[in-house]
Amino acid sequence: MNDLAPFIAGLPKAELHLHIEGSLEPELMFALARRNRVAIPFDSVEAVRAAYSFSNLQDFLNIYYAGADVLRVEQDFYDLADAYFARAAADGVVHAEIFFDPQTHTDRGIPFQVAADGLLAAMDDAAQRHGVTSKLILCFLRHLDEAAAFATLKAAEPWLDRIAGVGLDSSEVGHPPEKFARVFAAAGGMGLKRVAHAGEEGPPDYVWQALDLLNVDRLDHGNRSLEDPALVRRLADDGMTLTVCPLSNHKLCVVPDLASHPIDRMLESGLRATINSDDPAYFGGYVADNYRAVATARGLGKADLATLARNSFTGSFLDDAEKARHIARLDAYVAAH
Ligand SMILES: Nc1ncnc2[nH]cnc12
Ligand SMILES: [Zn+2]
Repeated sequence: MNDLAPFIAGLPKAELHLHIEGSLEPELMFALARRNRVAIPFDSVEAVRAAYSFSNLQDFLNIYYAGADVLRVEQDFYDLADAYFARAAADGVVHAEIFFDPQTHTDRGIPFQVAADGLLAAMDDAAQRHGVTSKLILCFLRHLDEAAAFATLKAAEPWLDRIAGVGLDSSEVGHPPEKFARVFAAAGGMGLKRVAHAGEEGPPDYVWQALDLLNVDRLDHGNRSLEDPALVRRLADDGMTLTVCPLSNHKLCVVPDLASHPIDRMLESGLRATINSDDPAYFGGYVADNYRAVATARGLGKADLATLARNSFTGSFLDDAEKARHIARLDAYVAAH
């Protein structure tokens, strides 16, 4: 399989499921802790990495929210995103649609503007420096209430021309999509795209709710949809894109091991699956690592890998002409390799 590594690295791809706070590498965490004089409960980069062993989503989220505390000023958010784009470009990413969690910052007294302006400046520079285009998606934390989500949507108003959509993340079980139906309707009315994490740990019913009550344009994870054949048919018939995150699924025990990852079953069922890294600094790999991991574990060949990359453009929020341009480049790459 090793011989697929260069093919994967050069394969043009979009990343559609990336939490920018989840790209905070321990080295940068330490540098920002020092720069901002923030205490962190670790005494070395190695100790941070050693703590990254999770039994479920909540285990991970506790560490992820604690890590984000080192992000204090605009430059920190710039440095975070700047590092992600450099790493993504090396993995053949030509377009990224990145999530950020404003409430993780505003609840610590960091204004919305600090996070948004820092990220947007890095996104602008990434287009110049690496030729990587990007869009920003604001996620509501689902463990918080509807009023807090509405307040976040209100805070975002001055930036709406630079925000592509809204998403829903954090602790899934016990926080069904229906809790956010009204805020998603409001976001849709403002012309924003809608995505939601569903079926990562939550039941197929949460995926139905994401489709029918949130009217999502794209589904994040969606693994547990496979338990419901009618839901699989609905997702396939709708041409719904699923942003699947294999290394995340393994680290958060959504699958027991990569050898049982359902990525190829998803493709065979007619689902428009894509490969993404979710929180690469915490899960041990960026997007190309995720492609390589499933290629090895599930025996995927070049045709499957190209389908996954093609799906990433089809499922993006780029306009049709941009999608067609990327897909033509991808097809030319595949024909030449
Ligand atoms: N995998 C994930 N699921 C839910 N919320 C998240 N926030 C960051 N990563 C997440
Ligand atoms: Zn996620």
